[in-house]
Amino acid sequence: QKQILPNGFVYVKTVAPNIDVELRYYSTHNFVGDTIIGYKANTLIVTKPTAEALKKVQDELADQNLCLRVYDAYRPQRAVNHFITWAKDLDDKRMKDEFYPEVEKRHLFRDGYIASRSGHSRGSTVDLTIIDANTMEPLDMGSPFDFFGEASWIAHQDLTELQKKNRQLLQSIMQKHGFRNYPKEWWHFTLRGEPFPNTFFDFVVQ
Ligand SMILES: C[C@@H](N)C(=O)N[C@H](C)C(=O)O
Ligand SMILES: [Zn+2]
Repeated sequence: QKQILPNGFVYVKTVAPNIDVELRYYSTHNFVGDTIIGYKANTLIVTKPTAEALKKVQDELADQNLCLRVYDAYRPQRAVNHFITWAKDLDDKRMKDEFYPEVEKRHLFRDGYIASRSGHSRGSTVDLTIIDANTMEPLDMGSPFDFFGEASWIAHQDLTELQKKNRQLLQSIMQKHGFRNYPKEWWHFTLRGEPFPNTFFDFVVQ
């Protein structure tokens, strides 16, 4: 059941229907290992200018037979609260090997890999990568989405030439269309001049 969104928010499907959506926090394939509270559908919601900027990125990638895959966008505060509760249970390390093998669980917030007040809740931040439009396989970025560690830092140098080229493509096309990156996560971008810079929303994703 779709809801009426707060003013200024849109379903990305209505603006850029070809963007591939794989909301990891709606699935169990994420660093918690469970569906996250507040995600009730694989539905992408962002602010209107963010959707319009994403459409421009998508259109430019489509010309190269490439496509955006979005892993997370608007994130309700209750989902962030779920992350905070999960982080307090230091015995639950189910997903450590895949998502944070080199970082202590108790340091994930301190080290900036997860935020207790996240830009995602303001509706203009996205986690995404580029996929091949034919095979639907993600380009090799040198580390997977939500791999918390130095291999995901933008400045990380221990990468193949192809991985560097793929990261550069993602960084440059996102910057070109108005997004700024986050130095510790190659997949995380926030729209410059976002419309709700001080509001952390809490409606569910459905
Ligand atoms: C958890 C990860 N996908 C992410 O978005 N991290 C940043 C720091 C955030 O939580 O805002
Ligand atoms: Zn993010």
